[in-house]
Amino acid sequence: METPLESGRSGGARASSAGGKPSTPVLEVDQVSLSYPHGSGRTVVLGGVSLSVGAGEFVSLLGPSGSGKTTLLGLVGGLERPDSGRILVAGEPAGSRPGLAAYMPQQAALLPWRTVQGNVELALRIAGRGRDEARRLAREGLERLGLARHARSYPQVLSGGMQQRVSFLRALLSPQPLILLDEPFGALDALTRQEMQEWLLSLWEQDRRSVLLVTHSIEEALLLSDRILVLSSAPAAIVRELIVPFGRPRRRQLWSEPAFGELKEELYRALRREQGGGIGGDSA
Ligand SMILES: Nc1ncnc2c1ncn2[C@@H]1O[C@H](COP(=O)(O)OP(=O)(O)OP(=O)(O)O)[C@@H](O)[C@H]1O
Repeated sequence: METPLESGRSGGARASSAGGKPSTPVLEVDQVSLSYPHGSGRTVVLGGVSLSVGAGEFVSLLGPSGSGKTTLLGLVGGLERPDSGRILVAGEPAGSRPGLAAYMPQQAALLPWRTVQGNVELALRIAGRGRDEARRLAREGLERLGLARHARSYPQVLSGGMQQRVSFLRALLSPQPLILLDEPFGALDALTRQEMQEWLLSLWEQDRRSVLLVTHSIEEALLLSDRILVLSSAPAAIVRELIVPFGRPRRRQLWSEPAFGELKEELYRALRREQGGGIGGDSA
């Protein structure tokens, strides 16, 4: 237990890093609102969301289904513009130029006609690396991730977990200061999901990047994050912030500690409140 637990309503944008120390935010979301046309009117999905992610900080977003988590990630990725408010990625407005943030979706979107190595290389080439450098970085990355023997395979012959590793490697090798992960393990079976969480944890702890993770799993958020933000049901706002008090490096054994169980219960209750009592159990 290295840092104090901080919880409660948190409205304004703030910058904090692992352990709660202030740092330059890599992501600043300030009072962002978004609505969609609905019938003759509009439905407000995001109702003034403010959050920040510091340099090298791992932040998770939990929220009821349909609360706008993916929508928020899309705004940060510049896929859409908010009705009002401001989003800055490394000081630049989101969407002002392509590729400000790296994005890893729930299903690995690998090109089926390129080998694993070719998929990673292409991402590096698009990010502006030269051919030889891209080849070298892809090869080194695949080796580091234990995927070297699959370098010449095509994605469709890999398991879902392997494909997600390649997808994450692409995000990790990209030069963007911020990585957006949208339920990256949501489609995997429980065991593979646990393996992937441990794998991501050890990799991220070696190579700390700023991450904003959307997940439905309270345990996943607690295991991986420096900070957890809970979104309310629509119109979404941040209703809870939890600074995760566990030191690093972390191991899965954390799950069996009483403090882990207590925080899990606390987050579960917060989510239930937002869900109106109807949320199911945690999946992994
Ligand atoms: N293009 C769109 N047009 C209209 N409504 C949309 C559009 N995109 C999202 N929505 C609505 O916005 C709300 C938030 O959707 P979003 O997918 O962001 O939620 P979420 O929190 O990621 O959900 P889940 O946890 O189930 O993945 C939903 O009610 C959805 O129907």
